[in-house]
This record gives sequence, C-alpha cells and structure tokens, in this order.
Amino acid sequence: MEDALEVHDLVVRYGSFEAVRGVSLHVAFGEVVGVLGPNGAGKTSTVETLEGYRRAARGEVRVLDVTDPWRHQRTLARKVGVMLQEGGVPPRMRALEALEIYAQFYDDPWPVAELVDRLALAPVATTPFRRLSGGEKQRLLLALAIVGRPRVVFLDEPTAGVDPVGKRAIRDLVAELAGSGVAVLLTGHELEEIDRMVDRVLIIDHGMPVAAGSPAELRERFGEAGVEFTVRGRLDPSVLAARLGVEVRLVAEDRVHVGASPTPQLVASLAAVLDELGAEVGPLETVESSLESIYLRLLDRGETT
Ligand SMILES: Nc1ncnc2c1ncn2[C@@H]1O[C@H](COP(=O)(O)OP(=O)(O)OP(=O)(O)O)[C@@H](O)[C@H]1O
Repeated sequence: MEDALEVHDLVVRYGSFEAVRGVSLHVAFGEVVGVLGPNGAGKTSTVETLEGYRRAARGEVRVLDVTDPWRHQRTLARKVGVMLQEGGVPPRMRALEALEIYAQFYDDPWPVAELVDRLALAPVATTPFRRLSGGEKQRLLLALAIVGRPRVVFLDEPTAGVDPVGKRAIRDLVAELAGSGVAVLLTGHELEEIDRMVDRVLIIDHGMPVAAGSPAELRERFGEAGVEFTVRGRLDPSVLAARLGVEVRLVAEDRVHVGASPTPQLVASLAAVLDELGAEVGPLETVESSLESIYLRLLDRGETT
C-alpha cells in the first residue's frame, strides 16, 4: 500500500522544550493508525505538524504531495480532513448550516443529508453549535472533517463523550472511509474504542516512541494470554503455580488467572490439577490482554527503567 503521509525523525520544540523528540510514522491509503500516549506525550504536536499548524524543528514531513505542510498549510487544508477542536465552529452557527457551508468549499462533497443521517444529526439540525451536547458536537465535528471527501483524515479523540450507538456509527464510518482508500490518523485515550478502529498504533511518551504495531502484534509481543476461572471456596494460587510451572494469581477474590497460552496441554494439565485438588471451579475461559492493559504495562515499564 502506498503511504498517504509520513513523518521521519520529527522534532517539535516550544522554545527550548522538546515536545516531540524523534517520532517516525506513516499511514497508507486505506489504513487507520492511532497515536496513543499520556497527556502531554506529544500526540497533538505531532498531528498538528502534519496538518501544517506547527513547524517541525527537525525531521521530514509529507502529507499527500505536500512535503512542507507548515509552508503550504492552505494548500494542504483543502486536501485533508481535520476534526477541529470545539473552537473551530462559530458558537451560534446551527449544525446543519455549518455542514452546508463546509460542503460548499468542495467540488464533490459528501451529500449533507447522508452525513446527517449516518451520524444521527437530524434531531439537532437547527441547534446552535454551542448548545449541542458533547457527543453531538463530536459527531458534527466528524461530519465536518469528512464532508469534503478528503483522502487523508485527522481525527482527534473521535469517540470521546459519544454514547454507545454514536460510537458504533463513528466506528462504522471510519471503517468505511478506510475501505474506500482514505488514510485515517487518529489520537485519543479511549483505548477500547481505538483497539476496534485501528490497523496499527504508535505509542509515544515524553515525545518519544515507546512501541508500534497492530494491536494483534502488540498482544503477541507484550500481551499476557491466559486462562481464567472463578473458584468456589479457597484455592492457593501458589500451589497451582508450582504444579503447572507458570504464573498464577488472583485477579479477584474468587477469580484465578493462569498466565500462559491456553494450549490443549495447558488446559489438560490445569483441569487435571484442579480435579486432583478437588477445587470447585466455573468454566475455564481464555482471556487476552486488552490494548489498555498493554499500554499501561508499557508506559509503567518506560517510567521505571
Ligand atoms: N504552544 C505551546 N507552548 C509550550 N508548550 C507547549 C505548547 N503546546 C504544547 N506544549 C507542551 O508540549 C507537550 C506536548 O503537548 P501535546 O499537546 O502535543 O500533548 P498530547 O499528547 O496531545 O496531550 P493530550 O493527551 O493532553 O492532548 C506538553 O508538555 C505541552 O504542555
């Protein structure tokens, strides 16, 4: 797949403070990539440099055919979709009005009625922007970002504050955009949602890369696949650990986590030992690490080493 955008060894400075210290990333057409990291990690600084709002102190930045977004911000703005921060829409402008005005800027906009329908904006079509709820604002800002059918879309916390039905609508729309070849770069803290939307993530901290890959790759490298079950009565995890030769711990008072891949051998040995110990347990369930647990472990490790 051809890359729609790329950043190589990016450094962003505010005065003498280096907010981004050597970040590289690329997004292909048809790909959804998430930039993750704690508050102040440098996500917005990275994305805003790609959007042309910040100047790179060092490094190469390309978005579509624009190799210096800072210098060519106006040209770039017509080619990419940016999910604006709240301040990007005049407070009194009505939702539908905003969409119609934005649509006029483009040669082949997405039909406004279709976007209104897809993002369930009809009930608030005549509501002024400042009166919209948090989730409604998010949905409108997403509609505004994509109404011009850009080939590259930047989404800042697209599902933050959105209800579950709205989240699904946004996920579906993002998947559809990617399916039609759009490159999507998103940031956010809602890791469960992001896990479901992205092909790859880049985790950064203190302006530096911590890990990168698809959620599946990160699970493979840093995750803890395991088997869990509930137990009635007492079961000493250390006894089980000694017998199985793997890590076993309580994740709740009555729930045991066996930290090993659920291979047939492991499951058979576990069942045999439990039987021998006369333990009364519920069904064995396989569990895999969430992106959130991997993220927490990676960042924790980053700070302690
Ligand atoms: N204009 C600025 N002047 C000085 N420092 C800034 C400026 N903009 C950002 N910073 C600092 O740069 C660092 C990175 O900020 P950035 O907004 O890129 O982080 P972020 O990862 O997007 O955080 P969040 O998750 O909170 O949005 C922070 O320490 C921030 O305080």
